[in-house]
Amino acid sequence: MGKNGYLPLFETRPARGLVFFRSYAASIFIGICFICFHRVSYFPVTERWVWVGMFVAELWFSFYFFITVIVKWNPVFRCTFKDRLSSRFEEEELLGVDIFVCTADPRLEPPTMVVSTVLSVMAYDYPPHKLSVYLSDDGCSDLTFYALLEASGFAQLWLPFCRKLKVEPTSPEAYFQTTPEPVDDAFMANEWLIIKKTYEDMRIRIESMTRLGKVPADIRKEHKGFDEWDFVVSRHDHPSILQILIDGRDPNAIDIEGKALPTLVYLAREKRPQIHHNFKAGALNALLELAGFDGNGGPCYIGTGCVHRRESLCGMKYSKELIVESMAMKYDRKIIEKASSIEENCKALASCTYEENTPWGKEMGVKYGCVVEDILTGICIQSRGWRSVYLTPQREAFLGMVPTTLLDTLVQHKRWAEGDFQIFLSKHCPFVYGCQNMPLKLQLSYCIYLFWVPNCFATLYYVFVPSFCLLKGISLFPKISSSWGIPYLYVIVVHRVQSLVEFVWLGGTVRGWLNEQRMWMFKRTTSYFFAAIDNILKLCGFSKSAFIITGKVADDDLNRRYEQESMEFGTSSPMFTVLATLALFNLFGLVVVGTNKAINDDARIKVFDIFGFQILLCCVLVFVNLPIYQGMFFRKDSGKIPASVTLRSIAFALLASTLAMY
Ligand SMILES: O=c1ccn([C@@H]2O[C@H](COP(=O)(O)OP(=O)(O)O[C@H]3O[C@H](CO)[C@@H](O)[C@H](O)[C@H]3O)[C@@H](O)[C@H]2O)c(=O)[nH]1
Repeated sequence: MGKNGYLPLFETRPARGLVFFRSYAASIFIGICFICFHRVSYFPVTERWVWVGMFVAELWFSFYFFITVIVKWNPVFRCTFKDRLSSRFEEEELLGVDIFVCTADPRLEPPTMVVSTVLSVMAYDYPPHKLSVYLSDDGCSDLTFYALLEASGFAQLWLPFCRKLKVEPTSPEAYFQTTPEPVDDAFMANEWLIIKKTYEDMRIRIESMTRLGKVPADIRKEHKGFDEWDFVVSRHDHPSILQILIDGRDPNAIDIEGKALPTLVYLAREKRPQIHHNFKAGALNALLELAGFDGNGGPCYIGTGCVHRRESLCGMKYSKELIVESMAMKYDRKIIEKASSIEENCKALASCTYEENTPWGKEMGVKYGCVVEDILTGICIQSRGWRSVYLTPQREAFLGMVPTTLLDTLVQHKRWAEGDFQIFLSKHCPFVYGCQNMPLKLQLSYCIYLFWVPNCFATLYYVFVPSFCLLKGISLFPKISSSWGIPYLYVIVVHRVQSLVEFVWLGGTVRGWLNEQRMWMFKRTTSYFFAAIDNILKLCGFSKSAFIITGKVADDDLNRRYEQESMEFGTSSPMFTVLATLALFNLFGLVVVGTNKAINDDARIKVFDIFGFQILLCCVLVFVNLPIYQGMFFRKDSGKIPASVTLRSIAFALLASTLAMY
């Protein structure tokens, strides 16, 4: 029970078992001190630069490790009591909620998937007249509009069905894929079958229309909204299209049980080839302009699944008075203006020129000029005094799609790393911009992401130089027989064991952890490296940011391989060439050392003593790269590494090995 007799909506609980984590961190710190001492006191007489390089890479890893330790030092957990909301507030006192769903390409984000998302949020357990769902379509596709129109009709059946059966998940696509027919209750089973059939019919209609690539004339006649596409030249050149498909204020906007439906709006903001559309940030701001309606100072804002107060997004500074004022605002459901005139009047707000010479995208709304608009906007909001907390209800609040191919993941991380480092180099760097209002630990939390790019240099050095030096005969680590090897072994092994324990404790599997380790390395040697190159090119004015949309479609074969945890290569990409070259180079290193006939048995023991750690590192890297060798030489399916990438990588790896040996 809270101070004034009211029940709090959430409770903050400190994490337990911190003594283990802190002891682990302290012991790694001691290990790092020993390594530094060894690097300085055993400075070699020859080949000094490679030694310096190793030391700099290790200093970087240590620095990054300390940041993560500080961020994890004092975590808290939020326990939320969602059910208390209705006992504390009358329905009319609840705030209006606007939900923005974005789509940008019907080929990469299929309309059936988009409308399933829309239906899932329309079915939220929240007073429907307080809920408005906006779909922003940056693809300006009449196919997506058609799908939304279909969904607006299906919502009349789906929403009452969700209430009656307490459906979870509320996305019809996900629900019918995962939930079996209810067998105990004949009446319910019948209803279940009817809704499923209606959904399947709708899905088939949308999918066949998507395959056809256009909406036939007879269907276009059914809704005036399709006329808007008469003025669309291309997806990059068209006026704003705004259609209110369900007007939540209209007493006739009801489902089959007579309950009000939430508002549903379609928007394709104006696009012109000569005016930058600012990717998702532009789409979100157009929606914002249009709708009327934790432990370290809070978690970082990372885009998807975030709920904001409107005031925080609109550039206002946090103050208690502002919150009291906004809570007192009453939502007026009276129809003052007809939906059709709102459509006409609001189109201007979604035009290309509306934001010219306004603070939108700068001081107001989602920030422009960065491909990770989410992180940049989050830093700005939190530096204006707003705080964030995790809402961790038992049932997941949001479920999304993850990329199913390796290339999609690497390209997605390249975009994130590039944007994050751009923020670090800009005036919005949390240490500068957020220093007055953001707790230091929150600034550091953001830095875990902002430092992804510099991580690539240290990692690339560590995966290439020790093997290169192994072939060249340069020792970079203490002898196996020397006690100086202990801190190296301790730091690496204990650090990884801690990560494994944490992963399993959070519900993961050992195999999942192993895959994470692989992805950790692949991202660092490719995504972050390519992001570094792009950042440099951008700083020199040679390139501009591009937002490559993550594909959300996968065929059955690909899905099957994904389920079997088989890595999907399939296409040719310079990123795969880097991965395969590094994998082959380490393999060659190991093979050359292992098969060197010139070394007799006595010498073999000596070689192992001197180069033991380098050989071990090489073995670990070869193990991590197993899916790459498999993709190059053993797989026959369409997800294998293309022959052109294999041949190129063999040539590069042979060249590097030859350079090392001669
Ligand atoms: O010009 C554009 C480009 C993208 N999008 C939408 O933006 C969303 C995010 O794009 P996606 O390709 O799915 O990127 P992800 O990497 O999966 O998204 C993460 O990273 C983005 C920043 O890079 C954040 O905006 C997201 O919230 C975050 O989930 C999608 O709904 C797109 O339809 C637009 O509306 N307009």
